[in-house]
Amino acid sequence: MEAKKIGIASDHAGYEMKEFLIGYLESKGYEVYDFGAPSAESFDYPDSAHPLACAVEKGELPMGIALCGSGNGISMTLNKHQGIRAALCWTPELAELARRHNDANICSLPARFIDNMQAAAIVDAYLGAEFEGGRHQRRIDKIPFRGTC
Ligand SMILES: O=C(CO)[C@H](O)[C@H](O)[C@H](O)COP(=O)(O)O
Repeated sequence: MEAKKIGIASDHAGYEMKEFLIGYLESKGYEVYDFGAPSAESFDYPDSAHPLACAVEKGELPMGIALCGSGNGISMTLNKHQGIRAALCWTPELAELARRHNDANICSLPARFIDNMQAAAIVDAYLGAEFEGGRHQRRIDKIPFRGTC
């Protein structure tokens, strides 16, 4: 069976957790594409977030995991891409809802506020859930802003 693909990106604050999650995901049979950071040295989250977002937008990867200290900076960057729905998740329940209701194609984690075991549980919940469609699809279709303010 072909390996399931997933992308992962972080800044320096998320680097150690990213490395842990790469091993965790590989142990579960995922082929993991690492967009950086390359080390725990200071690294700006847009430099890994944009390449991950482009890979997901282009359909090269079905989904991704993103980490920075709070999860906010990398989420903001990812969500500048029209095809990205990045959800900041700090509990498994939020991660499950991000898939079921928001069809989130990237799960963002606040690396300085959770530990590795929590991160693994959040990722498991995210990957294990399915989008429900229906009324949620209608709302997602309205997210891109096409009007004038
Ligand atoms: O962008 C962020 C805030 O939304 C991230 O938490 C960063 O990881 C954080 O700002 C990095 O801070 P540092 O003082 O440069 O380590």
